[in-house]
Amino acid sequence: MTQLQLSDKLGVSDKTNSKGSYFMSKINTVIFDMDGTVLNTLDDLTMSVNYTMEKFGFPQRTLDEYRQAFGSGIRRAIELTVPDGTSQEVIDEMIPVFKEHYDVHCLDKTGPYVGIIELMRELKRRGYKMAIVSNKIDSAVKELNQKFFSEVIEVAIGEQDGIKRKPAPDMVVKAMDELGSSAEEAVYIGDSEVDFATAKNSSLPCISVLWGFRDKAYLEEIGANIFAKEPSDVLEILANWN
Ligand SMILES: O=C(O)COP(=O)(O)O
Repeated sequence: MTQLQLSDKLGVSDKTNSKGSYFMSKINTVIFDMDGTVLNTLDDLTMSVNYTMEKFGFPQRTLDEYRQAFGSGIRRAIELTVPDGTSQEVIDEMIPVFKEHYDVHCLDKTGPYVGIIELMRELKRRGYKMAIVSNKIDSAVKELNQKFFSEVIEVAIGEQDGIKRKPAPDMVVKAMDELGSSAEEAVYIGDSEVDFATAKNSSLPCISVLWGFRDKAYLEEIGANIFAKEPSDVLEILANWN
């Protein structure tokens, strides 16, 4: 779909409805989560964790089981996946095995969700600054950003030593610093409870997407209340606020 068709479909060009009282100033910055929000990474993650499980003699899991396990980074996903009683030492050994496999295979089946690139291009055209903040390994985040979003995303930050991962606000704060934005000007977009908590901890409103790794009933249970059913809904939500 072209940018023009996208704008037409949404009828967004002249939307100037007032935003809710929560928002004190114009939103000009969008911080995206990566897995389950801009990229469907589930097949490649499943393959690499299953490879690691097999190497350590543990049972493999299904894609749906991994869907629930991801959100807090690879260590947590492995902790949730290994048999009860597996020691932290064994998990320490599993992480580099996963990383080595995932580094080679993170692009096998991974790609942007339908409509994401169009959304980002339209946001850029409208002057929004954008970043990706993810709990996945920083090297993979940078590689995937470079591959899919380099024309539109200025800042991409993943899990790395010396900075607390989500739901701590630290990576979001770092991204906003790099973009030159303040919390009052930014919105966070993610698919999980970790993202919702991250937005809250960073004092940002959260748009929860419904195409990712969690379902709506669950997101409602944890308190999410602004939903995008498809990427183009984000434009409509932002237009209403601004
Ligand atoms: O790797 C994970 O567990 C989650 O990554 P995300 O923060 O991009 O959703």
